[in-house]
Amino acid sequence: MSDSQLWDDVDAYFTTHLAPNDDALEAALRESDAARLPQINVTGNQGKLLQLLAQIQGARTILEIGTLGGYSTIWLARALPAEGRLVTLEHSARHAEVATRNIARAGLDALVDVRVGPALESLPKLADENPPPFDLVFIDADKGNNPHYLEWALRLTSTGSLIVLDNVVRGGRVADAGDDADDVRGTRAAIELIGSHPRLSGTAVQTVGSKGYDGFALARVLA
Ligand SMILES: C[S@@+](CC[C@H](N)C(=O)[O-])C[C@H]1O[C@@H](n2cnc3c(N)ncnc32)[C@H](O)[C@@H]1O
Repeated sequence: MSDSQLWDDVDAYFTTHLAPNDDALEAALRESDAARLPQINVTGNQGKLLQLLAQIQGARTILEIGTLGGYSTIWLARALPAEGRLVTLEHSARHAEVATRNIARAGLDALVDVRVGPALESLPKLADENPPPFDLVFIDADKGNNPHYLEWALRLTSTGSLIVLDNVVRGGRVADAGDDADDVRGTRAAIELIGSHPRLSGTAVQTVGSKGYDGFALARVLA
């Protein structure tokens, strides 16, 4: 059996027992496929991890950068209390439309605010609204802008907030200082910013699974 077949089987086992899709999550994936969105959403067990992190965090407010069809949004928004709020930023109007329908079908439209446009334009507008600090920020968009998203996350959070940065392995290229592809440079800059910033304490973990070899970084905002 190949490594990737084994990773698929183990992910299927974990997901079946620990993080099965319900009707709304299943429909979100089905409708995203029907609209030909790329299949680059988090997996079910990763979605459940995000939800657990938000619950452990006691999150009342969540910021997501990179909505796609709203699959991770649904997992995260389900961690919120009734008066909670999730703002999710998406560049593509088509992705945002699909996500908005998926989120409404999941009964979460009162909690979730989908904003369309390049995140680096949406973030200053959001900051101008002086929102209460976000308890959790999930960064999962264009990887070249990761350091900018991290800086914005720092501005929009406070002590104890959690920042999650997805897809930090880049097929192993993250460790290659000579690789100057945009996604690798952006991810390296974000990792190094987490490591050097006086207001951040973080780590990164490599993973395998049904989406292959990958990983994520977590950073806690300090005083
Ligand atoms: C990996 S997908 C997000 C997956 C989603 N978080 C999930 O797991 O269900 C990345 C998304 O970021 C969006 N994106 C790319 N560049 C962006 C930008 N500059 N601003 C906002 N969104 C962007 C893409 O259109 C895509 O929908």
